[in-house]
Amino acid sequence: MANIVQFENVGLRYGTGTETLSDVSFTLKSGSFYFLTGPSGAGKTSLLKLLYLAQRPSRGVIRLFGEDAGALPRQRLPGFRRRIGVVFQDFRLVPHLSAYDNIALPLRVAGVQESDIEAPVREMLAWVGLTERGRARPPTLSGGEQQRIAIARAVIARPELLVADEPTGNVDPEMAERLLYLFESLNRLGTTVVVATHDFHLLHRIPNAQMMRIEHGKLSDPTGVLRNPPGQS
Ligand SMILES: Nc1ncnc2c1ncn2[C@@H]1O[C@H](COP(=O)(O)OP(=O)(O)OP(=O)(O)O)[C@@H](O)[C@H]1O
Repeated sequence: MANIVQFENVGLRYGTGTETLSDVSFTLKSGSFYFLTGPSGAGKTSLLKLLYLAQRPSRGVIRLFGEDAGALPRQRLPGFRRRIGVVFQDFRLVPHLSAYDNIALPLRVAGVQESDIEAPVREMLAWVGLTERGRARPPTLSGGEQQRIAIARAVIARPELLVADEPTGNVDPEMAERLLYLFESLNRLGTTVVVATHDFHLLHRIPNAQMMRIEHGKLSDPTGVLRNPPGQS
């Protein structure tokens, strides 16, 4: 399997403080499923931000889709970002657009014809159990509903890499399982998935998932060797 992501001795420092991430080295294989765990404040969101190119590292090299992300010309960044689906911890839905239009956004940005948009958006609404809420605007939806719309938006364009930050934090256990199943289905179609979660229950739900654990800004295994979650062979 090809490497889709490679971190080499990556460090991240916000401002002039101490490093939030230090000496982070690992490789993610294309088509695999990864969980990122670790205590609150360990640096999970920061690591994901580096992955989806919202943040540049202070040192080290990040290779994405086989290219040095730090050497990418600015004009190639939007095209690169379109290959990555992101579920943000705070959803980041567009408040004045309906749930339907939020989900349709990545297809419209990619230039998909309007006639080819309705069916996949309806399918995604059904997947996340919100068929009846397509016309609602985000501020009128519950936190869990907004999270499900955010997930539908992140996966609708079948990204090569899906990055999700605590994607089940606001939903009940039954919906968490359903959303995880959605990620798993996408992974079976070839998308590489990285899910940051505190929910140890979820770690056992994906056969062959691998786990990265981060503590105090460093990977627990600094060699970058990733392991299956406890309980999996
Ligand atoms: N933009 C920023 N500027 C300065 N410090 C930051 C910034 N973002 C995060 N930090 C700090 O970096 C550290 C790691 O934060 P991060 O959000 O990556 O942790 P996390 O593991 O995702 O935590 P949680 O599980 O609570 O979301 C924290 O000490 C945080 O205060």
